[in-house]
Amino acid sequence: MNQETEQQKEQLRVNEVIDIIDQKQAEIKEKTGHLKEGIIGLRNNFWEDVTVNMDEPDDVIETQAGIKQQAELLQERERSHGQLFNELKKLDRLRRSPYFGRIDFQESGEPKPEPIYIGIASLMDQEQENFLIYDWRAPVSSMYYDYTIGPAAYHTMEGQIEGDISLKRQFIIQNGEITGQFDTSLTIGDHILQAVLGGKSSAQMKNIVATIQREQNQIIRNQRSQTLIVQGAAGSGKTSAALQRIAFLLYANRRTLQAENMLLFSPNPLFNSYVSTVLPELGEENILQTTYKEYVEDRIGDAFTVQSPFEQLEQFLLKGTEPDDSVETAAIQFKTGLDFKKHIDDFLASLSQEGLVFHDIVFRNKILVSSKEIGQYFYALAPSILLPNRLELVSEWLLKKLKKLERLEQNEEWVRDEVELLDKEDFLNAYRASQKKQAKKEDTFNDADMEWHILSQSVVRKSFQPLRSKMKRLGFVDEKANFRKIFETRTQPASDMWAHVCESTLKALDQHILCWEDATAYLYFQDQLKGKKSFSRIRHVFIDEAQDYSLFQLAYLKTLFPYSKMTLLGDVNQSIFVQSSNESSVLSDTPSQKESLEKITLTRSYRSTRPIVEFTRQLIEGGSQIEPFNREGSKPTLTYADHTEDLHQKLLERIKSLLEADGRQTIAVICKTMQESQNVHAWLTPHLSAQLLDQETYTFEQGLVVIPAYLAKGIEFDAVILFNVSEDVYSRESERNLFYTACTRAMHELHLFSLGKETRLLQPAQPETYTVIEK
Ligand SMILES: Nc1ncnc2c1ncn2[C@@H]1O[C@H](COP(=O)(O)OP(=O)(O)OP(=O)(O)O)[C@@H](O)[C@H]1O
Repeated sequence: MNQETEQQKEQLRVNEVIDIIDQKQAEIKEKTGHLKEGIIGLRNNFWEDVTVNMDEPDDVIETQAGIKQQAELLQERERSHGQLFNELKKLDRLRRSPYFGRIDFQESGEPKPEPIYIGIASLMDQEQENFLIYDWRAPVSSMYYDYTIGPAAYHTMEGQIEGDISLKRQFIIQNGEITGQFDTSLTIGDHILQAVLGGKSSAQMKNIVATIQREQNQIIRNQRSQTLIVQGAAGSGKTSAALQRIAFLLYANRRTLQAENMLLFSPNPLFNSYVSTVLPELGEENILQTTYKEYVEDRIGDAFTVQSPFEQLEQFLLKGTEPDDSVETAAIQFKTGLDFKKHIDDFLASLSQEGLVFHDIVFRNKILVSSKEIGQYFYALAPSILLPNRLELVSEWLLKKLKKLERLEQNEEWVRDEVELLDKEDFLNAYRASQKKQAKKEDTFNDADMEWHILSQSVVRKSFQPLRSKMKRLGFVDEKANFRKIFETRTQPASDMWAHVCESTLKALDQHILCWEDATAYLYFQDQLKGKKSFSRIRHVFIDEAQDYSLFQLAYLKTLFPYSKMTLLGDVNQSIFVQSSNESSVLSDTPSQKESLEKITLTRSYRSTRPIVEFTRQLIEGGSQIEPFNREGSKPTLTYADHTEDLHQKLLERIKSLLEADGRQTIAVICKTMQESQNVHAWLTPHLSAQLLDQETYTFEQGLVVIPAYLAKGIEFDAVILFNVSEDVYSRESERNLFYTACTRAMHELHLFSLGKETRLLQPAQPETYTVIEK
């Protein structure tokens, strides 16, 4: 049969499926209409349908039961309405594009092949007997991504099913019309992927459900590993695979796993909004998202001013010296490594014996319980009891003590004064309470004494309240002083670097500043000391840009999510923070056999055109392993400028021509630092409208943006311009990853500008891989 008639046949099937979708939608609309009326009726008549009688205790119980029953009925209807509403939305999505793939699979032992159509959700026929569309996450659909024509297999709960694929077809269906249809012998043919990757970018990430590649499918469907580590080249689809994986896990474990049980750590708030439309497009709710910085700031509250990681990086980038050599860098690397964690563990162990610092418990300038007394009580407890448990016992002891002290306090002068200042209503309440007590013969005071007693008791109680809650929060432990002590013991480990660590950390702490590299140590220390509830509801944690987390941070996150599986995605070549420049990373380590840990490496890059990947991969060690996807485009350019005015002029010309060129929807001028970005933005503004993106930016629009390289992580643009890649700006080897990260943000075009001689980081690039634009 020729291609045309085959497509007509497929179009007929699409039409039939759409008819069924229409029927299903009509039925649901009718049902939701009735349900809605029912819900409105139930809400309006809620109180009429319940008999309210509060006369006798039995009546109260009956009334409560009636209200509960009515509320449950309403809730049940509302839930059903919500489900039907979601079903309608799903059908809407399917109606536009019912499916994107088909395989004809003949199971071993079956007489003939069966066509399996794959889309973003399942659809049954009217009799609810046969699948018209299989959800892309269904076990059978995995073959679409994993196999070409020939023998194939998939896993089910009952075991492996084997057979043969005789046809593999891809569709592009828009508004119910097949606009493209390709039979393919490749895993997922290049046609559609070419079309998708050649498209324009937007300020939101797209889902890749129709073109998931085999190696990405392994990440998406992995259910065995406790920890899954993905090391992938820039643009290899790590983030895309992570989001598809979330959708997959929600589907495969729909009875036990909800969106609220999953948490994504992303690099910055901008990234959060960039990926926020992918899951809803796939019919799933967004999972919880945060950044590590946000978590740290939330926890530290106003105890300290926490330096942000971006500020730390900015300061380093603005410095002229090579940070790798400095004591300061060595100190940061030490503090973010596992040796420092061990140092803290040892210190905690010593605190179990002696040295823990407590606050005095002070009330109205009077020491109620001295820190010394607390220390004596604490160290009299059995050392075998864990520190947090011992502190809980101290808290109980202190609360009891406070209770006694509260009673004594009632006779103080200040209480008498305060009672006199109370208003009428307080007296009335106290009188009523005293009557009740008298009635129950709880006390033998006369009315007036009783009233006075009740009032002074309540005044003291209220004044003691903050103390009581402080005791419950273990606020009698002097958190800061204890943390400070780590840096007061200068002998261990003995080195210049450690002396520097002690001096600089104590200086910052005294100014109530917590440097970024100290923040994790501080939280870890407090959690180990005082005990911290872990996030037991979270079952799966995703960490994107994992190369930017220190080993200490990752170890700390493990303690926070002990019941979670973890997926870490990153690229060692894009690690940009000082802490990670010298350290071995989880991404580069070989997994140990002990843990249920698996590592997947992605080397194919999809974001950029072939010429851009061929250029950028030379910039990093081991880059030759990165395979470009076969998509043509123009070579990157390097334009020289003689002086600032010349640079501005040439840049402006380039931006204008990009803006005029058809289809370039997002253009980024990437600078090295925030300071440079601000300058460029200020200079550009009179000429063109551009958005300056900083660490607080939550969204960006299509058009022209100016952004420092470290905030462009994870994001991509149609065209990227590197403002000034001169030797003066990128002069250090340690900036290679940052430079590489900036260049790899480009999808279709990459333009570098250099004021004078270009950076040494460009030396490995072969001249034929880019076009030089002189003068
Ligand atoms: N299988 C695929 N089908 C279609 N597009 C894909 C596929 N895989 C990746 N892409 C596209 O490639 C681009 C890069 O993907 P993504 O951002 O997920 O990569 P990444 O590995 O996280 O990159 P980086 O580390 O540089 O941030 C995106 O535009 C994404 O849509």
